[in-house]
Amino acid sequence: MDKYSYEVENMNLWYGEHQALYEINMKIPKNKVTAIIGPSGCGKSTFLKGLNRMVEMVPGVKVAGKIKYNGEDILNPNYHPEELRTKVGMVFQHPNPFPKSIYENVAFGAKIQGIRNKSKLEGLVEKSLKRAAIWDEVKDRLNTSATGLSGGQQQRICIARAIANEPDVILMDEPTSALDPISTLRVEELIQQLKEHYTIIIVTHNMQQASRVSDKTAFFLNGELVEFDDTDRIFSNPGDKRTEDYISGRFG
Ligand SMILES: Nc1ncnc2c1ncn2[C@@H]1O[C@H](COP(=O)(O)OP(=O)(O)OP(=O)(O)O)[C@@H](O)[C@H]1O
Repeated sequence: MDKYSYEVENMNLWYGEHQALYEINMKIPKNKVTAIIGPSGCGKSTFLKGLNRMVEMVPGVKVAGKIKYNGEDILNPNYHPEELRTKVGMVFQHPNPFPKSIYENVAFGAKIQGIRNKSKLEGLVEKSLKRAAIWDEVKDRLNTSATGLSGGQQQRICIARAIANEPDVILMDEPTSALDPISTLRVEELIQQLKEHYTIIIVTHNMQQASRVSDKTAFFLNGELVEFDDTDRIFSNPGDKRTEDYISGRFG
């Protein structure tokens, strides 16, 4: 089995004329949490959305280099991106459950794939909600609307919805920035548990969060990957002066 979920080689990305990423090289290990940090506008979200090719929804985007996902270059014209839709899940900054019941939210992907067997769907919903650490809170109200839950609960429903597709990678774009401190803590604890089953890549503005939840940290600045190393090292003894300045709050 490959050691890495992603091996990114010489990735460059342009929005029209504007280059947003420069020569990114990064190997993202399996079953670990990798945090992407850096000041606003440095390219964190762009990089993340490159990993599932979502960035290509923006008109005029050009991506060059290689992005190997489980050893296969997803930028190769012969690659079928359908695999990415199920195998690489994504959780966004603002919880975005569908205006449907909790059950329907989590069963959604499986139903689209044609699974109709009731006990199979129920099993999947229960397993996904348990893994997302929200089963106990919602098990008696699965048929009520997901939009009636608190923001933190909604975000865990969105994580359960991603899990139900049986991904191997979960991308998270500032998943706690809209949550209160207690909900944030719960999601952080959850992230730590999830890496047993999934590779997690999380963009965060919050350096404490990166140091609490991640094994590896990548520091981006002006579209470049300045440093990528073990989180402990990045926060205790970074190799680059710019990383040190950023983590000590001298800019950004
Ligand atoms: N859809 C877009 N069209 C054109 N330029 C874009 C688009 N999205 C981002 N950019 C530009 O690409 C650069 C990187 O943006 P990106 O959103 O990836 O940064 P970020 O580090 O995630 O920022 P933030 O922390 O503020 O979310 C910025 O210069 C931004 O203006």
